Amino acid sequence: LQVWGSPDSLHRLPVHPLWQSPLTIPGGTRQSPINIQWRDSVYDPFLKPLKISYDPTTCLHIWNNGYSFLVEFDDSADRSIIVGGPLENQYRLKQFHFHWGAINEWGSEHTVDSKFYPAELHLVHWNAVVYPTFEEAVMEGNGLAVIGVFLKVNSLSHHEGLQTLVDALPAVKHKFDVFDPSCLIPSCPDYWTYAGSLTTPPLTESVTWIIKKKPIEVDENQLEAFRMLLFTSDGEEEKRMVDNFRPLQPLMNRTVRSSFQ
Ligand SMILES: NS(=O)(=O)c1ccc(S(=O)(=O)NCc2cccs2)s1
Ligand SMILES: [Zn+2]
Repeated sequence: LQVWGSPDSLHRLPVHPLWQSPLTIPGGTRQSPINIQWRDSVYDPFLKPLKISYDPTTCLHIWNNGYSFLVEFDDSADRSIIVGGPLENQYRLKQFHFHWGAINEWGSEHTVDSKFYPAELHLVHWNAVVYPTFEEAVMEGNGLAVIGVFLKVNSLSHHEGLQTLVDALPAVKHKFDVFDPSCLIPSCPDYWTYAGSLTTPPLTESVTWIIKKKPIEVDENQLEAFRMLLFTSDGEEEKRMVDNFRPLQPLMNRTVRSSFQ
């Protein structure tokens, strides 16, 4: 396992129970997450800007699924979609969720030049143009598109949009009225993109990853609220929901492209 961080935090990265079993896809050639080596990424001038149009009223509810908390959207029509970027079709927003660490030294799934961020947001979309259901899209190479956004802690920057989610966490089984997740995506258009996989079971190699170069900034209390969630259900011995990120996977025969020079 990588050892990273300032000398006083030379802990070994936790291997979370979720990942202790050899959770690799036999013969997997495009697994996620990966380390993005900035200088090895290749600028592709043909990459288009990513166009994001979300309808906040498609927001359904927030819930704890045992490895993260996720906010689900009504994906029965093309109301919250992304198009452009590296994508051939438009993709429908299905849900978003986060991965985070027990401390700010780690928590993201992807790393940039071997640097972890304290957390990473994933907005999961599926190709409803080509596939009839999300479950079928999950099994196909061009079935999913996930936007990854890094979270950085800056005690002076309280993130208004994130606070709406944080306020709902204590209840977690929480009905939302409206929430527009584009408020969680940095306005800077720059991104990296590569062909990868889901980072939790079924780990299918069906994801076009779009990783935003700029992180969003949140404050410590907001991240602490994530760490108050539990992996365990009522009545079980409490296990804090932290370190729910998959170990880095080999790049193998892949190139990471950048939309910026
Ligand atoms: N961390 S990540 O963004 O790579 C994701 C992991 C799992 C995701 S899912 O929403 O597609 N659920 C998986 C499935 C549900 C039903 C059939 S497969 S997204
Ligand atoms: Zn994820």
